[in-house]
Amino acid sequence: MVPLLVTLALLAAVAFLIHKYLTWHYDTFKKLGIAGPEPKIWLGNLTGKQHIAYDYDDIYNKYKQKHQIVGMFVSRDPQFLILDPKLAHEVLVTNFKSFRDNLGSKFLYDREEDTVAALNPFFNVGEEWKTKRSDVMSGLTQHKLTSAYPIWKTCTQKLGKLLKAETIKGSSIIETKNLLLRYTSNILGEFLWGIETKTLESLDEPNPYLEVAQRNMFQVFQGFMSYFKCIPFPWYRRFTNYRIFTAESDQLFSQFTKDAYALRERDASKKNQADFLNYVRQLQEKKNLTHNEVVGYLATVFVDGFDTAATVAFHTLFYLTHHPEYQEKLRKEILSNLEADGHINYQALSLLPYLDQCVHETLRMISPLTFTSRICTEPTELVLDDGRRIPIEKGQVATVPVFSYLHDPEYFEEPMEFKPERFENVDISELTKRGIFLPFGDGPRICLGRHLGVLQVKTAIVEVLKNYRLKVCDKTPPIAKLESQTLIVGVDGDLLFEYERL
Ligand code: HEM
Repeated sequence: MVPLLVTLALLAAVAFLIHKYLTWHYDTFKKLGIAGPEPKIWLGNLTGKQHIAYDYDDIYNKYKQKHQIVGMFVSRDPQFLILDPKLAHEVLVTNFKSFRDNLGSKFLYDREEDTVAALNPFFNVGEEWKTKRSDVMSGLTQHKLTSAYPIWKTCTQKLGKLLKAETIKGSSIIETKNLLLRYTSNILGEFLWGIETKTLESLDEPNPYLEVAQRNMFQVFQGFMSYFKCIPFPWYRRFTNYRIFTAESDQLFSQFTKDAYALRERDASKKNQADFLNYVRQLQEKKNLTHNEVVGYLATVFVDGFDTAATVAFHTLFYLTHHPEYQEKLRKEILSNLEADGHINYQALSLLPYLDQCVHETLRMISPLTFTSRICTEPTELVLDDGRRIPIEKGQVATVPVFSYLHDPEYFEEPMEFKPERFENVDISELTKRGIFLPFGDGPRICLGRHLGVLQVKTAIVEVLKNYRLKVCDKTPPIAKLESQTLIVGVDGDLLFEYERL
């Protein structure tokens, strides 16, 4: 009897300690007098049943009328959820010095092991972040992209040729996610490693380069999920699929880079080519970078620019397929700006107003990064409209629910409707300053690859629409609530449209 009682007492003590540990922070916001939903043990305020963007959105919609900020829990970790975009602007921009670090830096579990991912600015903090960001960003300025534009022209020609072959009978049903992922990986192969990836030679042939890229994206998602799943016991990550890049990807990126360097050495005609490869070669000389650093910078642009840009491009085409009137209007704009060589030059492309509106509207609809979280790096306060001062301590996290602002009818009328016209004559930088339009983030940590991303998106749309009318077919998914089992909320499954040659 006695041993049984001792065992039961021990079990009760362990259960009590675990409960105490899991709920340790649960009074954080009560002490501050900040409202927020009751957390559940283990999950906190996430449900685990829907995309995290919708979990944030449910809290946002429940509290935003009466509160500018609420307290919530991601598992046992407290977060300030910023409901007022004005305060979001403060966190991301005006008070950046107090919120310099990105929660994303914690998604990387082992820097010593995940050495290539560790060079991506997204996973870095402090001075390391500053240096890496500046190193990568300087190779992606609009000036640099203008010089590298011939690469885009060549790749869009290949895209055009592939579409022509696919629509030999005048029209064809094409899975557009596959098409666009092939396009962005083709450009990046050329721009980063000077290689012809052959991803645009066929739509059906398995392509080893594309497979590496897709496996890699899957792994990045696994690495991120491992962070969220193991918040209660971070040491447990070691037993999960925690890496951001696999060892195999690291090795492949390294090999691509070695091969690219060797090729550049041999090919005198490309020594001065305007591309990212020559940019990092020069940077390496100037700053004495290691081989791994060069690989890390190239992989940063590849991994961050492959899926994001393709996703925005195929969703834009998806919405335009469902809205033939907008599609016709955009085609008219495109056709009237084509030059003699069948392309639109870089400057003109950046300025096409309706194309801009369509891309902005897609960014609003799907918002590839649905939220952004900052770690407080020096104690500060957020001052509310009623004069209350909310103290934020070093290490605490503030989350900006980007997706919720973009779908709030108070800021964007009929938010579930795709309406490019809503951006007509609208100053985007003004919306960003108000904190309501943040598809690329804002402030010193704003997406450093946005010019490259937008260029990929726009060139793809122009190449498709100048020669093809996209039509809904019986396999085209309807416009419905966006759900997807990845980081990005979007349309799940295949995107099949009919491409009718003009
Ligand atoms: C249309 C495509 C893209 C979208 C919608 C997008 C969106 C974003 C967003 C929302 C952020 C987070 C900002 C924050 O933390 O608040 C971000 C960061 C970042 N993006 Fe992009 N991105 C795109 C394309 C690219 C491309 C092509 C690159 C290639 C280099 C890139 C590289 C990065 C990097 C390195 C960061 C981290 C910046 C830092 O923490 O300093 N992105 N992006």
